[in-house]
Amino acid sequence: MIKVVNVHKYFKDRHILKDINFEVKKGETLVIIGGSGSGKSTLLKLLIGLLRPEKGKIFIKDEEISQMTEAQLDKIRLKMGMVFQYSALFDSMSVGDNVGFGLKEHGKMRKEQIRQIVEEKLKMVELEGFADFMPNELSGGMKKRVSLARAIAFEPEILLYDEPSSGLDPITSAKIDDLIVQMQKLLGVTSIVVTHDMNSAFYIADRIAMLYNGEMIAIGTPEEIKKSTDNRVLEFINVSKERKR
Ligand SMILES: Nc1ncnc2c1ncn2[C@@H]1O[C@H](COP(=O)(O)OP(=O)(O)OP(=O)(O)O)[C@@H](O)[C@H]1O
Repeated sequence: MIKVVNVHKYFKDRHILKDINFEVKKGETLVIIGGSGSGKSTLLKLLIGLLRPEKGKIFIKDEEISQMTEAQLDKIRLKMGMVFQYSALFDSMSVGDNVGFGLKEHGKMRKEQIRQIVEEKLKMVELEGFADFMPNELSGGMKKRVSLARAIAFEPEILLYDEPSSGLDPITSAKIDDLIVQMQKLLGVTSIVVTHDMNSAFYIADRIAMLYNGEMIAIGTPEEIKKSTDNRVLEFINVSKERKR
């Protein structure tokens, strides 16, 4: 479903991503971990075509996207939903209008049809009846769920999450984790999740990949990652799990 081959990304003369290679199979959830500045968000941006690699190829459903025009990318993006780190809702629009925004922009749907889809997606994230609320009337966790409802409005085959649990308390972030797993089960989506939260990573991942200074230094199942012999991986997962003093 997603294939990244020998990808390099530079910002000016800074080499940010170095020879990245991985594949994500249909229906799989890959979690990307790594320290601040290791290149996780940059990698997500490459996958939705917001950035282009200087070298290498990125395939989304067998189509190579790194050389595509904006119009071609727009078509591919319809197959992808993105949940942004800070929810990225439009504050001046109601929850319902936020969720239905893409449908209104892209689709040739009638108002009533959009309203139905919006309600259905809000129900999936347990926010039934919240369509008329404004974003500033919601908690951080609710905003994340609205963002997820918007991301699934087009029934994408791929979902990308940028730190879905950042800024949330442990109980709310566990709820978001359950929703991520549910999306995989109910919709069969292929997901890539960037997170700092190791509890969440081990819970939702089929496989975990670790970035370190722009290199992918490990990729494997949670069990394989736990058994890694690379100190950089062990240190990261242990430090992230519990801090000792
Ligand atoms: N548009 C940009 N222009 C120049 N440098 C950038 C740009 N975006 C990111 N960088 C740099 O690329 C590196 C990787 O950034 P990125 O945001 O991908 O890291 P990250 O792993 O997502 O970090 P965090 O966990 O803190 O969000 C950083 O050194 C950052 O300063």
